[in-house]
Amino acid sequence: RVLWGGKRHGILERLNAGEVVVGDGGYVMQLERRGYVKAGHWTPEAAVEHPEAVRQLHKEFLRAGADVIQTFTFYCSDDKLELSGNVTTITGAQINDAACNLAGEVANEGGALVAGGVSQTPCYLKTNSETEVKAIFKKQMDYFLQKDIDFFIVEFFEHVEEAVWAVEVLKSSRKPVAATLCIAPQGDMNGVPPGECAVRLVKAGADIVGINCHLDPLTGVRTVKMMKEGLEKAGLRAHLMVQPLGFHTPECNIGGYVSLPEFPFALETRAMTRWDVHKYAREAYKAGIRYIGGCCGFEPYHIRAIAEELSAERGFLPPGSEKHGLWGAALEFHTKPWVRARARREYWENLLPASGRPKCPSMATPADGYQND
Ligand SMILES: N[C@@H](CCSCCCCC(=O)O)C(=O)O
Ligand SMILES: [Zn+2]
Repeated sequence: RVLWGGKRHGILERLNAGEVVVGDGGYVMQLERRGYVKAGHWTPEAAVEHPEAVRQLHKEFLRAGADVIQTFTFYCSDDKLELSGNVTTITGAQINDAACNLAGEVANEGGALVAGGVSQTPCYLKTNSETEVKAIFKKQMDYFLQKDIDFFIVEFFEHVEEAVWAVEVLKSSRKPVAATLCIAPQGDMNGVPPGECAVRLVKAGADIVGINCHLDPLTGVRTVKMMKEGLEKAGLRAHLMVQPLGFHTPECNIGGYVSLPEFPFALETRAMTRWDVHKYAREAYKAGIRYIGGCCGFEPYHIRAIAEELSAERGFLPPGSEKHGLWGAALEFHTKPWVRARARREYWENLLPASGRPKCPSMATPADGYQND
C-alpha cells in the first residue's frame, strides 16, 4: 500500500491519481445466508451479537483485494431498528460502535480505507420531512465522527431527494462523501433520470456518485454512464462508482431484484460467475468508472475477480489470488485430462454455463410495472 507521509492516502487522493479502487461486496445478504441476519429486516445487529462473523467476511473481502471496508451499518438508523422490531435490546449507537471497530481493525490489516455507510430511512417514506430525515443522518454522522473512518458512503437510496439530504448532512463533517443510488436507467422512484440525479448529488457536495444494488452489473454500468453524461452536460465533475448486484436480472427495471418472484430466497440460479465479473470489471473500467465493487450477491471470490481483471492497471494481485491462478491456471494439476484442458482463459471466457434446471424458465415476470418492456 502506498503511504503518503506515513498516512494511508485517502479515497480522493487515490481516485485523483487515477487509481482503481476495488470495493467490497454484499454483507446483509451474504450474512443472512450464513445465519447472522434476518431477511426482510436486513438489520445489522450481528455487529454486536456475532462480531466474529462480520470480521471474517470483512477479512475475506480484504484478502480478495478490496481497498475499502464498508462499516456493517446498513439499515442502522434508529427508526429502521425500531420499525423492524427485530432489535430491541441493541441500540443503533452500539451497532455503529461495534461496526466501526470491526471495519477499522480489518482495514488496518491491509492498508484499506474505512467507509461509514448510511442508507434510506423509513422516516422519509412516512413523513417526507427534510428536518426529521436530516436529524436521523446527523445522529448517525455524530456516531461515526467518534470513530476513525476515512469517508462516508450514502447508499441504497431510491429517491434522490433523500440521498441529497444525506449528502448535505454528511458533507458538514468535511470528509469525502460517496453517494450511490439503487436506481435503474429509468431513473429514481420519482422518475428523476440518472443524469439529473448525479447533478443534484454533486451540487449537494458528493465527491463520488454512482449506483449500488437492485440490478445486474452491466445494467449498473449503463446507469452510471448516464450519470456521467448528465454531469458532463452540466459542466460538473465527480468520481464514478458502481457496486451492483452479483445476480443476473435482465428482465428488471426500476424495481430491481426486489420485484422478482425469486427475491430474496431463490436467487441462486442468477448468481454471476467469476468470469461474468471479469467482463463487468472491464466494462466498468472502459466506462471511466474507477471505484468498482459489489453489493448483494457479491461474494469475496467475485471481488477477487475484479482485482484480477484489473491487476495490470493496479500493478498487483490480491492475496487471495495465491489460491487461484489466473483464468483457472491451477487446473493444470487436476487428475482428469479434460479438466486440465480447461486451465485457460479462452475456455472460461466463452463458456455459456447451463443452469441444471431443465424445468425452470430462463427469465421471470417481475411484479407489475417493474419489468423491462
Ligand atoms: N452495503 C450493504 C448494502 C445492502 S443493499 C440491500 C439489501 C436488501 C434491502 C431490502 O430488500 O430492503 C450490504 O452490503 O449489506
Ligand atoms: Zn444490495
